[in-house]
Amino acid sequence: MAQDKRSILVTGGAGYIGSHAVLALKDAGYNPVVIDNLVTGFRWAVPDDVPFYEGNVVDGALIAQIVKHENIVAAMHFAGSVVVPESVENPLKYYQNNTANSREFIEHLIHNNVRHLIFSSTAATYGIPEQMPVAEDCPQIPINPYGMSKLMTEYMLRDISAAHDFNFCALRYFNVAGADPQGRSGQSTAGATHLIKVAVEAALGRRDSIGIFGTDFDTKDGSGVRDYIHVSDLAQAHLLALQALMNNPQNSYTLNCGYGHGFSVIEVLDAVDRVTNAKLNRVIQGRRAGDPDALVADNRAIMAQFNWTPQYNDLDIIVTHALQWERILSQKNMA
Ligand SMILES: NC(=O)c1ccc[n+]([C@@H]2O[C@H](COP(=O)([O-])OP(=O)(O)OC[C@H]3O[C@@H](n4cnc5c(N)ncnc54)[C@H](O)[C@@H]3O)[C@@H](O)[C@H]2O)c1
Ligand SMILES: O=c1ccn([C@@H]2O[C@H](COP(=O)(O)OP(=O)(O)O[C@H]3O[C@H](CO)[C@@H](O)[C@H](O)[C@H]3O)[C@@H](O)[C@H]2O)c(=O)[nH]1
Repeated sequence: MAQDKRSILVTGGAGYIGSHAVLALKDAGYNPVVIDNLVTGFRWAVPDDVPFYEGNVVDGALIAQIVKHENIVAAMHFAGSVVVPESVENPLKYYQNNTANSREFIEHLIHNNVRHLIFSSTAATYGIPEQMPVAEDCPQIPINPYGMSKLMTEYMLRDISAAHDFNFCALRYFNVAGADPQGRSGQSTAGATHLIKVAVEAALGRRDSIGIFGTDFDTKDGSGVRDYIHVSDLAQAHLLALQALMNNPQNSYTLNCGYGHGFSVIEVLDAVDRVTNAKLNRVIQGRRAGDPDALVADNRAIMAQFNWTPQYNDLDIIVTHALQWERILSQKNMA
């Protein structure tokens, strides 16, 4: 299987999701190669035997050197800026890093004859969907610059693939959570705002309490509902996308990545209590600006097209792995 030995460039491979993609690629016999400027990533998140290049995806000379030296045939583009409220305060940063820098990176790929790209898009491109679960052809009306910066890159990819010998898969992630089951990586960003990450920090006593941002949503218990997807299942979806792109060079894909069912904030906190056999200190707070009531993926397309079969579709498992990583991380931080 010569194909399994091909070298794949992973931008943002020192970050949360990218580092799990690197592990999945390695486990499947590919040769991942990482470029990351370490703005939010960690050098230690990349295994020692994976080639690592510190730099920005816009650096054309560096990309050319990597593609040639490492024999790159495809890329996974995780590098980006990811904090929604920050995108509202500083939209220029998001249109620069997620849109303009992606354009430059894609141009470097085209110039260096790299013909396949998997792009990290987001459910935030839908805004506040009228229909739930939300399917890929639902209107995309982002309500923040983060979502818009990603949607613009989806549009660019569509046009570029029509004009060049190049295909892409845009994966629209829903709420990514959990950590590598073997404890090799996890979410490590300090001051993270993601619910499950914050909740396990609180469970381990690193925060005094956990806020519930609103109990008056139009949901089963009034708290916000999201579709939480285990990061390792998401990494597997990237492997399937890679195979599809290489096997079908005429096809491009845009697919939701979620399990197709949602949990409320209260249900998530109940799961943390169950797993830790303790009680979180919950504080009911007001709504966070721009939070939709519910966001749940219609995932039939990825199931049908890639035969994606998630292994960790269980909230308690996601929480267990997040908690396991949080313990490992505190040892790393103390070392
Ligand atoms: N975490 C989520 O729930 C979620 C949901 C939807 C989409 N996404 C997307 O997935 C991707 C990965 O997100 P994450 O949660 O792993 O974030 P992260 O911050 O952990 O990872 C991003 C990585 O990219 C690197 N980076 C950023 N800009 C760069 C640049 N210009 N050149 C080189 N490296 C650069 C950072 O140092 C970091 O290692 C992002 O594009 C994000 O928008 C994440
Ligand atoms: O301390 C907290 C943190 C979050 N929430 C709530 O928990 C839910 C999930 O919030 P969060 O984990 O911050 O994720 P989202 O705001 O849903 O956004 C995530 O999921 C989107 C896709 O669905 C991605 O586009 C974003 O990048 C990613 O941050 C929401 O109802 C929040 O209001 C709380 O109640 N308390």
